[in-house]
Amino acid sequence: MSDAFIGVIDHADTETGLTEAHTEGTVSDLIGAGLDTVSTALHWMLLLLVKYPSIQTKLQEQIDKVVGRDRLPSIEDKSNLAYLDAFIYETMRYTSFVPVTIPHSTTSDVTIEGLHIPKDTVVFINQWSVNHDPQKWQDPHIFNPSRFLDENGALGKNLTNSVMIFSIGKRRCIGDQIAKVEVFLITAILIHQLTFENDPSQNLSLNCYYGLTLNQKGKKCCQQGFIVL
Ligand code: HEM
Repeated sequence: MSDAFIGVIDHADTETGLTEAHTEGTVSDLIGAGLDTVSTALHWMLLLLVKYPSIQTKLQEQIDKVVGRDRLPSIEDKSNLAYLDAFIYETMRYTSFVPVTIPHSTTSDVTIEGLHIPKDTVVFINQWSVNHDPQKWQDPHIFNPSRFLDENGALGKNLTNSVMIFSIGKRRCIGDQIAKVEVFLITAILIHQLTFENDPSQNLSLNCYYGLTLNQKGKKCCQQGFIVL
């Protein structure tokens, strides 16, 4: 990504082109916003694979059927791996690992559905609450990837669009498409190549601590005898 930006600077022929200072800021914004979020997503995926071994087995069987053992999964496999997509959406919904969005401030008085919010009020969205609303989600506190699949095993777009993890509105995450590709590919390759188990020396818990993202403290799991987390 840095190389692409440097290429744009090198070939900029007007004074309004990208400057070095812009580039530095943009790249650090993208890395800052895209690193902790994606790695936290992957941590939760692995933890839930360990917690639900039957789901892990089902995912491995489906990936083997679609991809086989002679190559690695690629993004072209996505349309044939609805259950993996469902697992990823359910992990985002169930964990809501970015529980509230970045705070913003109102620039004028505003009324939304009868609720008056004065100018200069700090507002942010409680994504966790949206993702656990019992009026929208059946048994919201149960981890169930199949909730996203219809009777033919296809992904229900209406429900996947209801998962809120990238915020909403003008300032919603600009990296959501890259993030979805990254998470899909890395998760698919890990599941294709490895089986994850709990480290027998510790109890498996989903407890976490709060920051911008919800993280697990010092979790370890085993893959064929190697500690990987
Ligand atoms: C699963 C991964 C990710 C999640 C859950 C996530 C979530 C979010 C959330 C909740 C916001 C705050 C939106 C708001 O202010 O209301 C945000 C902002 C942002 N995200 Fe992401 N993000 C992810 C990955 C990425 C990636 C990979 C990139 C870049 C390549 C990125 C770039 C940004 C940027 C630049 C902003 C600030 C947008 C603005 O202020 O207008 N994010 N993200």
